[in-house]
Amino acid sequence: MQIKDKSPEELQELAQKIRQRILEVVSRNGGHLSSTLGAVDLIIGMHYVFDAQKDPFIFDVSHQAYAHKLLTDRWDAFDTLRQFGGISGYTNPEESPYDYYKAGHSSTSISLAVGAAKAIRLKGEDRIPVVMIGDGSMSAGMVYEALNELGDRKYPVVIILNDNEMSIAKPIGAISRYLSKGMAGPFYQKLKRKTESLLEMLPEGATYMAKKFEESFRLITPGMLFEELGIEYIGPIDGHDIPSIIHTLQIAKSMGKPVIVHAQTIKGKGYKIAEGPLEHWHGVGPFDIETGEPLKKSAGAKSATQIFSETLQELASRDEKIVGVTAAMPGGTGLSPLLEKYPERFWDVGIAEQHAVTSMGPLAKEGFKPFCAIYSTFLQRGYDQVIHDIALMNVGVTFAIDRAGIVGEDGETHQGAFDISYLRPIPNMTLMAPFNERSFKKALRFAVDFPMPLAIRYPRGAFMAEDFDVPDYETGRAHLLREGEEVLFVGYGNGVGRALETAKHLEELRPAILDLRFVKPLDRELLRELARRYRQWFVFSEGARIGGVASALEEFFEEEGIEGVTLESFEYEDRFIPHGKTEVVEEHLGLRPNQLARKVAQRLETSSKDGGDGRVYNSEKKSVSKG
Ligand SMILES: Cc1ncc(C[n+]2csc(CCOP(=O)(O)OP(=O)(O)O)c2C)c(N)n1
Ligand SMILES: CC(=O)[C@@H](O)[C@H](O)COP(=O)(O)O
Ligand SMILES: [Mg+2]
Repeated sequence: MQIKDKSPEELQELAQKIRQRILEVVSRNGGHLSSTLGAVDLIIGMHYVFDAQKDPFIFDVSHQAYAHKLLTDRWDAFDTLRQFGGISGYTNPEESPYDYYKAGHSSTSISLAVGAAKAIRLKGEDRIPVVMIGDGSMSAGMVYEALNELGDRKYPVVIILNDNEMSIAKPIGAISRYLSKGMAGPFYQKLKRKTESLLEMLPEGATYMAKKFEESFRLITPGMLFEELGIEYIGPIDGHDIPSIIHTLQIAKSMGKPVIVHAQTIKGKGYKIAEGPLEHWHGVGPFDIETGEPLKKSAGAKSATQIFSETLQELASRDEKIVGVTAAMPGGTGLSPLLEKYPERFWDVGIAEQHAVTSMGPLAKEGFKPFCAIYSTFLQRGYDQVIHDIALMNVGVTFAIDRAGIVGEDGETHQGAFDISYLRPIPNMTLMAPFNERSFKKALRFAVDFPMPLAIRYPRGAFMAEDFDVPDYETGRAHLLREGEEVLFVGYGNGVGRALETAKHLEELRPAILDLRFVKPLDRELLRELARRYRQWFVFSEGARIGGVASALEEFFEEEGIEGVTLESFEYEDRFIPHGKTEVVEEHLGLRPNQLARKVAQRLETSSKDGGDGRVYNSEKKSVSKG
């Protein structure tokens, strides 16, 4: 959409229309609401001053970039936001050439801009990267790695710091406090303008004074941090005053050096119900625009997160050695009530997964029992810290890995696909996974006194399996849920529920069902016995096939010299998993129970024809007959 020729009034109207479009679609599809509404005016300013056809537009996390999508040929397609096969909730160059880079994890934008600036310089092109990064995303160390180089190399980059004084929840830490210094408010602005106009009237000789005065102002604005790093700072400006945004971005662009434009915005701007520091409106499901009420009442089984939250609260009330940390996801991980109740034992460290992981190590060393609550996908950001600061020291930190498996509409940057594969190779790590409410509670109780690094993974939303009791956990011990004939279903975590559901579609075939419980260490004794009794194994686990549960079992067969057991894995193939409702994505991957039942039947038919055990399984009739 060409907007450079629009008047300020027309740009105001456009902002209104964009907000209405966002509200219309997000109220129907769900998505990120308050971040996107708050960024509309700044994004209009970006498109007015820069050229998205040549300048790299880089959004940090990019959850706030809906207005950018609406301004770049996706107005109609926006109806398909976050739906399977529709447009993503994040930037994606495969979706549009106006999206410079994929994102979804925070704090990568300035590094991307530095890289782009290097390429532009090497190619001698007239292009300038423009970044939007939120105040919450400024808490991650990666930002300072990038600023450190940028301030030194002085590449022309314009960074818009979209400061709405919110992360998902209230931002924590010195950086956010620094950015929202009191003097950066309207009072300071007025005083600064008055002083500048006064100084302009002074005689030539007074310029030295003016300079000093101007510098002293910088001491009381958030600009100093950046200025000291060699990055020009402009602001704070009103991030909803489009003419002022345009004027400031034009100045920043003309400076030909790295510049941070600090814009103060209101999260949720334009939709009164969502305006302000309201965590709920960061990411929402479908809702009634008039009332703001969710359209889908969250009925049904408790989510795994709720089980985690309630159980840890109960455990923490009885054991003051239990401590915990979240990296800016207090609500999503269920730690919010613990942060409130035990502020001296539970911490939100901001978007700082590396720091969250490492800082728990000394607590374990000092005799505490730390729980690091973190999404599978975000733990990737603290991977070396798991190895270097937790496993190598062999200290008893428990990683409560939420969102393990397919997460749905957040798509390829957020799927919890890799934690089994990336944690299993690490020495001293123990990996376990519950599959329903009671097993999860028992797993957490087991974790409290487990003295070494431990990873417990669990899915987004409710477990697939119903709730029933299981034996207490013992390290490395699996549990055979039911005996069967010929075929063994090996379930791990939520995969146990999937195995149980799949078995229901195979009436006459009564597979044995194993709850593996630990993928490291394996229950070698029981697995040896099962390999003697069951020659066809099917693996149900919600993670990548490579390095996952089937890989672990194949390694086990190899080490034990076990032959003649066929193993089929229903884990994820070697590709990124797209966005969409979880059930729809699973259907696309052929992982719904009815689909898996067909695959089992086909496999058995094939193997019986190949001189298997003489029985023929008819997948249509779902019957077994003697060959
Ligand atoms: C590495 C990483 N950790 C956590 C998240 C989850 N997350 C997504 S947006 C967000 C808050 C971002 O706050 P801010 O940058 O201020 O953007 P705003 O939504 O306020 O515009 C968080 C914590 C993430 N995307 N990436
Ligand atoms: C943008 C981002 O990374 C978070 O808002 C994420 O979308 C939260 O995911 P959940 O909705 O699973 O908590
Ligand atoms: Mg923010």
